[in-house]
Amino acid sequence: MTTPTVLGAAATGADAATRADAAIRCADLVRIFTADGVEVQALQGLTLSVDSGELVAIVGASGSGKSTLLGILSGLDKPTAGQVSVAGRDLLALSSRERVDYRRRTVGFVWQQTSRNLLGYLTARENLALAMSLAKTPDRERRSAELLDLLEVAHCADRRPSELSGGEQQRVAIAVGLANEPRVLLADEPTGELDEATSAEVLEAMRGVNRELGVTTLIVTHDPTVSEHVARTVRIRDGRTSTEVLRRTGVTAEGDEHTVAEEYAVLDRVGRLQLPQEYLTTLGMRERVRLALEADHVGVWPHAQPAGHAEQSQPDTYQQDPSQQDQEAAR
Ligand SMILES: Nc1ncnc2c1ncn2[C@@H]1O[C@H](COP(=O)(O)OP(=O)(O)OP(=O)(O)O)[C@@H](O)[C@H]1O
Repeated sequence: MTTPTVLGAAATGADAATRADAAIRCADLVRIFTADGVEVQALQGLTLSVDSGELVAIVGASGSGKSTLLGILSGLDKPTAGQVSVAGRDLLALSSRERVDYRRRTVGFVWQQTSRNLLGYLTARENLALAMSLAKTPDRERRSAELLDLLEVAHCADRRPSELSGGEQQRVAIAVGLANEPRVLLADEPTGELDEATSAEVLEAMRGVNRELGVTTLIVTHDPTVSEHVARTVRIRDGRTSTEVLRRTGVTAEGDEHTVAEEYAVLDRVGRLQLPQEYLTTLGMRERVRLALEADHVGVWPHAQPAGHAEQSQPDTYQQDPSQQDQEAAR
């Protein structure tokens, strides 16, 4: 996807962070790990809101904090600070028992490795039955058959994982993730070990269950083709949501349908946003910038340094910000 020259303001800011009906709501999430006496800030005030029934991809460079976020949303890990709720449950207020219940019924998971999703000595049907019996979900046989059918792996019901292709394994894993009717399905690199064609099939299967069952779905991925399968892609940079791409179907004057993708910068509750790295580099912006409030937008200019500050020098084309030029012209 080409980066648009205009970056919009995303709807994941103040309003979204406090939206009560959101299926996933993270506000100012911080997670600090300490390893060998060194602190790593994996999440640095992350804000994210996902509506009920949405299908969202989370992308970002290695180490940006994606898996840390998923670990918290799945109830495996706890944030150092901030607020997080999933399907109306405050994850910081759960007792140990409630946490077990949350992990069995409220959220479903699909991980990259088959061994983490499915027990190797059980068939697909038995894996589903085990997940449902742990949560005491009723009507197991019917539900198991329906899910395997929905994921188009009914023919695999009596096979063990080693007798399934990579794509079939992941589709059975999705069925297991949905076994206890979770409100939210979380997937961490579900296509990480698949070829491109099979990845597309698995992502389409996830889109299918999102549409059919209305389950809110979050997919963490490095897969560059994910944008073809989801309407919203959120990028994490340095432990914070930085940009979002929203896609919708537009219609040309001739009546032809086409996909319109718009990229937005994420504005958090207190007005912080991350300028894209390429904007900073192109305009030589660092440390501080000038802001100007206009009638319908905010202008951002590099800070002009007094002569002699060579290390802070601006690009050759930059003289001074337009607001200063206007003021001087008026004098
Ligand atoms: N248990 C841990 N102990 C110490 N540091 C950790 C731990 N888990 C994650 N980190 C650090 O936190 C940062 C974010 O890691 P995280 O795994 O969330 O990134 P990621 O975006 O999922 O990366 P990748 O795409 O490579 O999986 C990294 O710097 C990582 O080294």
